[in-house]
Amino acid sequence: MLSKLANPLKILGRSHARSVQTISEVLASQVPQKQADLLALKKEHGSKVLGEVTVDQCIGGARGVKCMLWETSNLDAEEGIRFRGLTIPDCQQVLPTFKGPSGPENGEPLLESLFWLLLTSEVPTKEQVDTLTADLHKRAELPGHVVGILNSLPKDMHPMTQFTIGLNAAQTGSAFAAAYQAGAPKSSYHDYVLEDILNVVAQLPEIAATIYRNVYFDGVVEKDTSLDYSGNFCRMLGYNDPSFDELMRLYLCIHTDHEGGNASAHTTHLVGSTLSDPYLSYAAGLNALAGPLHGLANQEVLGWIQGIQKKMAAEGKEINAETITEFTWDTLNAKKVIPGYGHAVLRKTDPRYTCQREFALKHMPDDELFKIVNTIYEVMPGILTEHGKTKNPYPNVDSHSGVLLWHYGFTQFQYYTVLFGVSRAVGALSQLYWDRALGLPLERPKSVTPEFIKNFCEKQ
Ligand SMILES: CC(=O)SCCNC(=O)CCNC(=O)[C@H](O)C(C)(C)COP(=O)(O)OP(=O)(O)OC[C@H]1O[C@@H](n2cnc3c(N)ncnc32)[C@H](O)[C@@H]1OP(=O)(O)O
Ligand SMILES: O=C([O-])CC(=O)C(=O)O
Repeated sequence: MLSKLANPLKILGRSHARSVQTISEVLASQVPQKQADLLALKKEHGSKVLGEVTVDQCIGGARGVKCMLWETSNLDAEEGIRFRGLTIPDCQQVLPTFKGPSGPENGEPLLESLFWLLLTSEVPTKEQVDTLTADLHKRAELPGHVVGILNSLPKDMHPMTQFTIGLNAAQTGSAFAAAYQAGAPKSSYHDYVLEDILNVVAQLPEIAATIYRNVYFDGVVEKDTSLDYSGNFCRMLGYNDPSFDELMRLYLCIHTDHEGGNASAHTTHLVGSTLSDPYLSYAAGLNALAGPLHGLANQEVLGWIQGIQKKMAAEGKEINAETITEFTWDTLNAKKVIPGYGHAVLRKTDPRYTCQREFALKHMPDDELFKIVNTIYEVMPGILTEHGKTKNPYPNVDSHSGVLLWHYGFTQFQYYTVLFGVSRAVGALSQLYWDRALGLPLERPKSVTPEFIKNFCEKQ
């Protein structure tokens, strides 16, 4: 079914003279039913209670408080993430993979196939994924002023700061912001938002690659649009190795979404609820991702491992279980966190850690840094348990990602969170589409003062 637009303000979508349905067409056909389903859910269960909020939860960062609708993924404390009901191994089994001459037999899923799944809740065919790849390539061109701004930034500005500046600058192209100003009705918002979401996802690799090439190399970004999104991104970064392309496919897929409560997704959702457009909403999400307790932890992990290497080299010691234990206690006694360990929800090893470990076992079993990461994994849960503070002594995604990149010569670890940011757009913005399609309101929870809590509790 073709997208029926209530509003002639702008031409949306692209016309396709072929039988394969595009993502815009699939979504347009899903919206009426989903709107009806949500209305029915509210009508039938709107006044039921989902849980209570304790004072500890109110003061303690709202852990476990169920107060946000998020449909693209769900996180179980023991099992980890499911994308539209599919675990990471499920996705590796059913989602289309790269099929070019350099593609391996059992490759990693294409980022575009996960994007399709997250947006539509359907497993796409390879033909459908190909339409999305081609569409994203067509939308990827950056406005000239964005490149100019990126080129003018100081090389020592953190890559994440440059990334949010680049995305904010690209906001001049927002179809939603323009349509809103021109008086578009609420019933059409999601059509413009989808246009922006596809453009943002398409443009992020070029913003990211321009930063990488500017800061560490010659500023030249070369493309290969005969490849998929991830493969082309690798070429833009300056890497030309089919094995690295596979890593990037895996990396970009597993970092996309982690239900709604994580800081980057939640921020995108919150800012989007004010009807800020997808560029501004996701730029805000990127600022949240740039924090060391969230996405920046992958940079911190590499820094921490280098700290071990430096110390042991200076003391003439080997890096082994004993010296890692010693270094860990030094960190903990200095009242610092061990980056890459612990989680606000997970209580087991993150399956995103596990699949990266499997990738390493397959592609780089003898890598020195991988061996160190493995030894850390052997000793850390015991140490953190003995330390007695963290509720989850196991590794999260950030504990492993940098080591894989390093193996391929991608050693500029201050940049790693930018890669995470390219990926997280796909999850956070897929949900943003449904936020607007379902007409979700401004998010505005109630805050309370300490006096209120005291008086309220004393009266109980
Ligand atoms: C993509 C991602 O965002 S994944 C997470 C990436 N972040 C990191 O890896 C940073 C290290 N980890 C942490 O700081 C935490 O585990 C977080 C931020 C991820 C989760 O925080 P919380 O939900 O508050 O964890 P938790 O309830 O277990 O914290 C209890 C205590 O243990 C401490 N703790 C938690 N994890 C660790 C850790 N890795 N090392 C040392 N102490 C820790 C907390 O700082 C807290 O101490 P406090 O009582 O003095 O404030
Ligand atoms: O879920 C969280 O709070 C943090 C996380 O792992 C992510 O956002 O990927």
